[in-house]
Amino acid sequence: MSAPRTLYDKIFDDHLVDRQDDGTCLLYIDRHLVHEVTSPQAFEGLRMAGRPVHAPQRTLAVVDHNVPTTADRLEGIKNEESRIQVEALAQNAKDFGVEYYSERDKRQGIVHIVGPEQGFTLPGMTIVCGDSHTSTHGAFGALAHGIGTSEVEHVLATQTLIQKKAKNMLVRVDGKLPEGVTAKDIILAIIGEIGTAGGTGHVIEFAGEAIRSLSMEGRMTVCNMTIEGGARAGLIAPDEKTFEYIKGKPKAPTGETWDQAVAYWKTLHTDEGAHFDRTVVLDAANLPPIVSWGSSPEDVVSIQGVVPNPDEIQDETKRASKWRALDYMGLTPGTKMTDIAIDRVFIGSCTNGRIEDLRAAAAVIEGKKVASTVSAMVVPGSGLVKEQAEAEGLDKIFKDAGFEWREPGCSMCLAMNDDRLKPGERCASTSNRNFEGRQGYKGRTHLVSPAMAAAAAVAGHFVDIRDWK
Ligand SMILES: CC(C)[C@H](C(=O)O)[C@@H](O)C(=O)O
Ligand code: SF4
Repeated sequence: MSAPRTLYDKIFDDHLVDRQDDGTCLLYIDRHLVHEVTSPQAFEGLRMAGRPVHAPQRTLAVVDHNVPTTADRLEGIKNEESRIQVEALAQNAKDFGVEYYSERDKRQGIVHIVGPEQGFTLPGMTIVCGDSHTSTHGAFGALAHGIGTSEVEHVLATQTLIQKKAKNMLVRVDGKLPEGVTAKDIILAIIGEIGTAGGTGHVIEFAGEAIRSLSMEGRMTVCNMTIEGGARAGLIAPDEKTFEYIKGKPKAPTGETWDQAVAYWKTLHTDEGAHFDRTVVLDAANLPPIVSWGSSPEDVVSIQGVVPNPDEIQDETKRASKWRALDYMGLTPGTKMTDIAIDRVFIGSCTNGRIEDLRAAAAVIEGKKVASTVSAMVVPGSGLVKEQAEAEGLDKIFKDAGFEWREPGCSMCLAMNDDRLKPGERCASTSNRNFEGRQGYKGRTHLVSPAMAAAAAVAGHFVDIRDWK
């Protein structure tokens, strides 16, 4: 009998092309997702070397970060920098024979929403993208790494990636999630617990009853933010829910190949007794809805809590950095989270821009109005999410409440297009990063779940979604 292996060990072993004595490994890459921000120099490198893309059929390109989200975007992109990047991707995809979804294609959307939606993301695969939130695809039991531009070029040219094996970490979330507490709250709580460096050097496998009970959308939310906990990738073992989600997707296997694939996918789980270098256990029953208060995703507190006092932190450097965060955020220790008024609401991003997120937000605001002091927008994660939401009448619920209903893209998650906060504006956002300036110069971001963001839009301040009527 061979030694018991983790899910990560299995996928890694299955893709190993070569291992050097110093532990440097060459991994075969099954799927490569490409967007406009991190690919221009990579394609340019191939062009200069006179190389083709090694496996164009394993590569899929889509524009997301720079595309405007207003309906007039089909008349041309006005911002020159954005237009150049978008045009470059279109040209590169054409020149190198890579399938490409432009802003005119309804399959277009945020790369991490598009991959699963198309059945391009499948269990057991190695998946890369020049984007840190590639960890999202781990929700399918795929080993998904964010890579840098030089690695993008390497993968385009060779379909392999140089990697050293990471350590194994298990995050188990036991028990049942209380009403009103979501996947977003789980992952914010985990990052609050382990810190933004907590997963460094590890691949995290998420397990336990609360994780298993999540939908595929919820699992993607959890894996999406693994990277904010410092880990190299996040993984959830595939199960019937995973297979159900994939079945019938445009690029999913069919017929006999489907049966063979499912038989293989069923082997993708950690063996009994496999070794984890680190284990963290959380009890779902204790989790509240969570709001971030600072400028790092680890700066989180219960909605029932108050802005913490950095003076209680022992470490001097950390204390100073948390004071700086409070200063940036314009907050005072001791302020109740529910007393914090907001100016903007952003519902979208690869963390929470899927259909289930929009349903959750719409359910909260149905028949209600956005507060007069708040401006709120919904940016569906893809054209297909948008189409589905419209078929269900969610767009009408949002518009009737006073939300703007936009075209798909990254939008105000990182403000590379015109969707951005003004200096000093405070935003309840369903995205994944609250770094300084992330949503616009001097903008103040609070990370929350879609339901919490929607409730805050109506109330004009944060509210405990468990008390919502
Ligand atoms: C632009 C891109 C490289 C970046 C990333 O790697 O994550 C972006 O998607 C982000 O979320 O900050
Ligand atoms: S939605 Fe945000 S986090 Fe996701 S890929 Fe786009 S910019 Fe990055």
